Amino acid sequence: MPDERPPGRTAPPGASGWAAPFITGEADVELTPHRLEKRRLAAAVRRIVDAAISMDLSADEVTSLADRLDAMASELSDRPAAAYEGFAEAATSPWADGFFDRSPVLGEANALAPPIRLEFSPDRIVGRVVFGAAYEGPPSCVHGGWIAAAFDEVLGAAQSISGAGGMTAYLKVDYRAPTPLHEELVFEGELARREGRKIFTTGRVRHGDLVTAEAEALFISIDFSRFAEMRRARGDEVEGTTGDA
Ligand SMILES: CCCCCCCC(=O)SCCNC(=O)CCNC(=O)[C@H](O)C(C)(C)COP(=O)(O)OP(=O)(O)OC[C@H]1O[C@@H](n2cnc3c(N)ncnc32)[C@H](O)[C@@H]1OP(=O)(O)O
Repeated sequence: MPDERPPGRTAPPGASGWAAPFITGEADVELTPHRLEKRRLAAAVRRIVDAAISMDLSADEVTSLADRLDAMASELSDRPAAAYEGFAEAATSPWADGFFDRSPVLGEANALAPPIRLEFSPDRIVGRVVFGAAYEGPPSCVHGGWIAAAFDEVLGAAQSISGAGGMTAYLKVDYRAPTPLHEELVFEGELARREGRKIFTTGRVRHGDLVTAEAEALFISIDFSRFAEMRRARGDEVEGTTGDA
């Protein structure tokens, strides 16, 4: 099976029977004080979002908080966007080890992300997460769209076990039972098979012993020069054709 890593990527050990995984884990990127503070900022925003929708606040308290946060938001929105290092998702990262702080699902520096914590092994991906009040769909249960987003990310990482990286072509979710908020959930993703550029994956999410949803997804491996184009469109200075950062 061809190894489609961009130039410069080294094959990690493991994954017998397949090409070595495209993504093997979180990058050993130095967590500078600046990066750690960005993670702390995101954690604080996450707590504010949770509190804003779930706390019992009087009308006066809501007004006071809204005024303070509104002033902060105005101060921030005048700033220009910064260039950044890393990728928002594992499936399309050209790195052997990704840095996913900005991911809307995994990103510790993205307040929108629950975040899900991925564990990489040669034959499966496990994602652990507790969804808070902001992710509610049915009463006290996780919104189905967020379950789908979690599968997209976990199966997106699992497809990398094939040795290639690609984009989601389809994602099918079977919701078997309500998935609770405020409880640890364990997502699992595996590579089912690869047929040329088509990479088939399967997965499930468990709450304890109960499987609350199952999923399958097809990823299509892509030419990484397309990501260089996408990153140029984002305004990044990209050398060569790999889109590597
Ligand atoms: C850890 C983090 C992981 C995160 C993972 C997150 C990944 C994402 O969410 S990516 C964002 C969502 N996805 C997208 O935006 C993708 C948008 N779609 C596209 O860009 C393109 O349609 C793309 C790349 C999937 C395929 O396009 P292209 O490279 O031109 O391939 P194309 O020739 O159309 O298809 C290749 C083969 O796949 C098949 N195929 C493509 N799409 C599908 C589909 N939906 N269902 C079944 N088969 C399909 C084609 O029929 C073709 O088969 P064959 O070779 O047998 O004729």
